[in-house]
Amino acid sequence: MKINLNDTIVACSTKIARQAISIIRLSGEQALEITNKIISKKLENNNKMQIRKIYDGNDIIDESLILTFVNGKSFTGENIVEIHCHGGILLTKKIISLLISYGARPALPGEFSQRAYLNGKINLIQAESINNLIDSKNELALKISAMNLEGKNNRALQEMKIKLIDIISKIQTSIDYPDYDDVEGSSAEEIKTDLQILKNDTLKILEVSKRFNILNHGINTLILGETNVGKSSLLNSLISEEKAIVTDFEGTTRDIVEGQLNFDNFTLNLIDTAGIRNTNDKVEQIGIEKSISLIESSNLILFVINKSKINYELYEKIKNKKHIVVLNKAELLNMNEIEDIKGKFNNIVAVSALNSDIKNLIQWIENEFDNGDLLEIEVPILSNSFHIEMFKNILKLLSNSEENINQGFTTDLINVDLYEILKIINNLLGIYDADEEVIDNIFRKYCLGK
Ligand SMILES: Nc1nc2c(c(=O)[nH]1)N(C=O)[C@@H](CNc1ccc(C(=O)N[C@@H](CCC(=O)O)C(=O)O)cc1)CN2
Ligand SMILES: Nc1nc2c(ncn2[C@@H]2O[C@H](COP(=O)(O)OP(=O)(O)OP(=O)(O)O)[C@@H](O)[C@H]2O)c(=O)[nH]1
Ligand SMILES: [Mg+2]
Repeated sequence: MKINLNDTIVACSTKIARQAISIIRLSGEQALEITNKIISKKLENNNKMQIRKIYDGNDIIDESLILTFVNGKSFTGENIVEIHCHGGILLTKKIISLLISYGARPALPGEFSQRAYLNGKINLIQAESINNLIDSKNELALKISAMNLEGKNNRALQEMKIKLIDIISKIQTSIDYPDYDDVEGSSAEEIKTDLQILKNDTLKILEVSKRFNILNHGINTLILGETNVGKSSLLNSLISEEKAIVTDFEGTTRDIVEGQLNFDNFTLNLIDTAGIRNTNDKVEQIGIEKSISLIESSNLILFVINKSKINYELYEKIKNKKHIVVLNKAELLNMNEIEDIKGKFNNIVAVSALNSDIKNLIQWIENEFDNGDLLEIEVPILSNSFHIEMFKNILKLLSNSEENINQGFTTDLINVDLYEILKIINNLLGIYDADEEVIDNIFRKYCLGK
């Protein structure tokens, strides 16, 4: 659907709920004029907070603080009016309806951010980091999103762009002045070296972005093992909550049970599953198949065993995925027994879910997913799958250029690909208009009022 960006839009930026204050936000040319219809004393044309009574016809319905942003000095770059009214479902809805009746249009989700992007106030990566800031589940995701919002990625992208333009212009000069055959750095070998640097940057961007996205969305952690080894007890112990049913019957858990555990630098999305055994129970069998099918999509597997329950056949299915073997019920074993079992696996910790003695496991997980280095990394970290696709495309174009040089093609052909890369980077920086429909899709998944 084509949206009209000349409309003045309105939405509630806070929840519409019983609460102390609601913030209703208008953005667009007519923001002040429309608001003036529901107050008696006109708003002054400045960037200050003003107090006004709100009217529905002749009836006063509230006294609100109204914040105005004029002359393009606002989040969206348009006139913005924020009405900070008393919270309350009916009152908030009533004020919004009045504003709509005077010509405002209900905003689409993310439309405020979309306008900020289209008016050059933020780039696509910053827009995305606003969304991430709101969705952050752990401290590290919050910090990285804030860094991106502040423009760290912008600088890194600008640097990449400078490197790229440098190569393009060297090639261009050697094309424009063919007799001048020693334009510095324009030999095929030198161009290849320069492209290699860009390729390494791109590979690094894709690698750290993948890591960031896992920590941002949560590490899908499958708790897998035979029946009765204590998988559900382990889930409960990890999330400090009696979420999954625990009994001493084999086959207690049938469907999956999920829990979430936030560390400072990452989040675990824990999935407790049906224990693996041969069974004639139809429901349990479906649960077991589900457990097995989840192996593929998990980022980490906690493979739970007991002294008498070590399923090597099942271990074969997971040993090439990131995993840790968790020897549970360790409080029942002596040192020698524990060491004996530990000798059978590379990655193994001994715990007692029953006694909530799981510190070995927690420590292993913390070491494995530290991620703190992401804060120091200089390259952009991308969180949007569309942006990641754009960079995969850059990688393809770079490899293509490299291949063309190897094949001995002339450098003007290579410049075609390099211009394509420049276009992609400019798009991310918000310099060229990206495809409108794509932009619409990006912003529609934001919160309403954002
Ligand atoms: N009440 C309220 N709180 C909010 C927002 C908002 O819109 N309203 N924000 C929004 O989501 C965030 C703050 N972001 C903002 C970004 C830029 C401008 C702004 O007015 N920029 C102008 C002036 C800059 C200046 O004077 O330094 C500009 O860029 O021209 C305002 C808010 C978070 N908190
Ligand atoms: N001694 C001891 N018993 C434990 C420990 N962890 C769990 N148990 C007991 O083992 C039994 C099975 O625990 P669950 O957590 O239900 O095991 P499960 O692997 O989820 O079993 P299924 O859902 O049937 O596959 C229960 O009686 C638990 O109290 C432990 O660390 N030590
Ligand atoms: Mg269970």
